[in-house]
Amino acid sequence: MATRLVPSTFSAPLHSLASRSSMAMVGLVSCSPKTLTPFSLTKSINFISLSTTRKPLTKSLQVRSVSTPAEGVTVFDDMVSGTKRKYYMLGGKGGVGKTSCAASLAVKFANSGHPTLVVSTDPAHSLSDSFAQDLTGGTLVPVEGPESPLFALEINPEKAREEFRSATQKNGGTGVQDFMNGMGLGMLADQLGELKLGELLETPPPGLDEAMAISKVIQFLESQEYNMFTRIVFDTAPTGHTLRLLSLPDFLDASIGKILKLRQKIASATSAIKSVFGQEETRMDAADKLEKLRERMVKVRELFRDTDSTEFVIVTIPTVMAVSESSRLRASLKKEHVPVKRLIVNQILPPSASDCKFCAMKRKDQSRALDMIRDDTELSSLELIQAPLVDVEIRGVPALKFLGDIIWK
Ligand SMILES: Nc1ncnc2c1ncn2[C@@H]1O[C@H](COP(=O)(O)OP(=O)(O)OP(=O)(O)O)[C@@H](O)[C@H]1O
Repeated sequence: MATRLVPSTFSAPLHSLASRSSMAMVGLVSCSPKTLTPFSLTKSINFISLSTTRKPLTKSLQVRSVSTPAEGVTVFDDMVSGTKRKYYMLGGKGGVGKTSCAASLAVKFANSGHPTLVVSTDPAHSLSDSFAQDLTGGTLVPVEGPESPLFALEINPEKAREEFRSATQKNGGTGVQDFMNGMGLGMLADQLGELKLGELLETPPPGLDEAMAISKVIQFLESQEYNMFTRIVFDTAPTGHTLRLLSLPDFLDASIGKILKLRQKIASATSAIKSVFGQEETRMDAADKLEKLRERMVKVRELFRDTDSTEFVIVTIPTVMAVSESSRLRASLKKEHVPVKRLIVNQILPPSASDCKFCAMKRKDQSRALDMIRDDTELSSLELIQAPLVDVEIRGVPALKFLGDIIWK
């Protein structure tokens, strides 16, 4: 059952040895013409260190990062240093491994001493599946296992949508129009009508759910109760949602902003009427709510753009389609001034001395996609993080720790 965060819940229990030992079965895919064999954990780690210290076996593993961290500073050193709060947004095409990468990063931060919160704003949550723990309920739930506190939060986008509806219903729906017609303010009603608010309310702008979810997280993280969290990892919704989320404040400025401009006129007119008839005026509350909503959306965009505290990490897989989409994502993020430094290429086939036909084909495809990254104007400047395809589903803290130790080095 979901547990609400209180300071006393912060001593998350460590794993039992039994659950740690289950890591031994997690391994990289080993391809031989006959079988796909799970490696032992020791063998997997050997592979990882080999792949960084020896000449890679295949071209697919030769992709170099064009921009590398300063001498002696690893990718993770850079991410883990400092106690000032940092936000990491992981995003990319659906199904590429955003959740697995986000969850493994959160585990790694927590194991490195950072009280960490991992948040899913993807309407199709899979954090619970990834941690193999029930994290539903919209509250902070302690994740069992890591050495420092790790909490997870799956935000219900439906609730955010409802909040938007209730904030706008009174202000922009037919209620306002009737109200203003009744008050002889037909002209203002017409202006509101032009804004097509009915449509806006029926189909809230794409990206709104996620923006609301993120803004809620920002809101409660500002409170003293939660200020011990020094790393916040967001598992965001697939690419399209994220891009729409970033353009949302402009959209809201254009539509809701106009309503708010009318607010003053309506306020003065209605207060005059109120003074005559003594009517209770509640509609301005809705305008206040709208203004707050807009402020929150702007805050979300500011957070995404803050180079000091935020980094957007693009996750992709080595396929032409995923790389093309990642390139477009990077271009859009650049346009929105969202800082991106790293690109994770997930599910790379590990080297093998003897590929089966299927794997040989796959490897060729992956190699082509990796070449594409190297030649892509948007992606080639990013620091490249390669994550191998492993042969079991990554579920639970021990498996996430294993994956995190491979990816975040
Ligand atoms: N490196 C990997 N090796 C093997 N399997 C992986 C790897 N990374 C992710 N997977 C698996 O791929 C599937 C999708 O991963 P995940 O849920 O992390 O992707 P996602 O991008 O968050 O998906 P969605 O867009 O649907 O939220 C899961 O079954 C996960 O275990």
